[in-house]
Amino acid sequence: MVKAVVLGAAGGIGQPLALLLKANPLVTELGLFDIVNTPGVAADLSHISTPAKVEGFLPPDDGLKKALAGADIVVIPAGVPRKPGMTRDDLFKINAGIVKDLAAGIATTAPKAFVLVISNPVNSTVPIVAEVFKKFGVFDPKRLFGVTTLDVVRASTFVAEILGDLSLSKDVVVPVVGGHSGVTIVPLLSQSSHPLPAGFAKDSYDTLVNRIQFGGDEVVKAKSGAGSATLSMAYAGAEFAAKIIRAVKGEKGIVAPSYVSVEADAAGGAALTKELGQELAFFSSNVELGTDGVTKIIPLGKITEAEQTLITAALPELVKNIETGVNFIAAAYSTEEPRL
Ligand SMILES: NC(=O)c1ccc[n+]([C@@H]2O[C@H](COP(=O)([O-])OP(=O)(O)OC[C@H]3O[C@@H](n4cnc5c(N)ncnc54)[C@H](O)[C@@H]3O)[C@@H](O)[C@H]2O)c1
Ligand SMILES: O=C(O)C[C@H](O)C(=O)O
Repeated sequence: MVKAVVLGAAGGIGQPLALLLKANPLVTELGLFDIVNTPGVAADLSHISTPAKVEGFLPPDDGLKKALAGADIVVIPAGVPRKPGMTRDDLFKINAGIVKDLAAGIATTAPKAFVLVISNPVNSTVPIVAEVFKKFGVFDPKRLFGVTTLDVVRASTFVAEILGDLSLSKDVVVPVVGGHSGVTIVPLLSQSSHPLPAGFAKDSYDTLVNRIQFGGDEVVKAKSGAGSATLSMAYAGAEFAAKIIRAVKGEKGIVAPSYVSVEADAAGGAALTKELGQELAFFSSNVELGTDGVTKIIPLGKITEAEQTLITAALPELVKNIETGVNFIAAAYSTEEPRL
């Protein structure tokens, strides 16, 4: 039995993500929470002939608690998306508070659930969830994940395009490490399962890296004010959630990049810190998944000089983003008691 819950389930990501989770035969219960429209979304999905029992909840009458009761996996795409000209950090003002309150709900109702954070800026919202969980005394670093899968999905697609065969994209695996915004997104193309063509020019490499780092902007621009990536994100979120569920069910050897606490695996985290040459509380790296969440943080391994340059550029930005999230919770709880 697996209960999955989507917080922000009526949104641009939430609805297709809920659809894909409903289509996953391993999900037996699906809880949908949003501040609007979840009864309709739930009624609609509930007619689909797959095992999951679907229920929609709104804030009145303890809706958040009811949605979260018994949750095994909670995915959070709640919050505002970008408009052209905005950075992900511009979303912090609104989304930090939303994520803080939802995290308090999870901490008090489903503290053992695996939590997958999609709401931007991920580099800061994941530390927010961690800090809230610490305040409630329930933080388990093995169970908290920033979803960076869309960067991995994009890298696979763009490399397959360059190789001239999109049918390869489902097999192309490119580790994307660091974080989830601009320069903090670092594709390790030298470790791609499908190498770039021999003699791939330096300027073409730079263009590819830039497209992976700023793929989100491409969609924001094309949607011209109507939001950011939703369908590709729902696909990526469902893929990552499916990996967690398979690992929880006992499948061995599942590896995926995710933005996790370096405390999730002391030895792997220490090895990663040594490679980075700097202490960072969170970093996206390949992680191995097991029944209790992260079993191993897999260090970067051999990278090229160009990739090292990208990592060096990412670090100061990551430090700042993590601090922003941590400081937000310290300030919030200096004037209020942690409570749901
Ligand atoms: N991690 C990633 O790779 C990635 C990719 C795409 C988008 N995002 C982020 O995901 C978030 C959602 O994007 P979207 O396009 O779905 O936005 P959206 O506006 O379409 O949907 C957001 C939903 O959240 C709901 N919501 C707002 N406050 C809430 C609360 N307190 N509790 C529950 N639900 C609440 C809204 O009612 C809405 O239905 C944005 O922050 C966006 O930047 C992340
Ligand atoms: O770009 C955005 O704001 C949304 C998301 O983070 C993305 O990468 O598409």
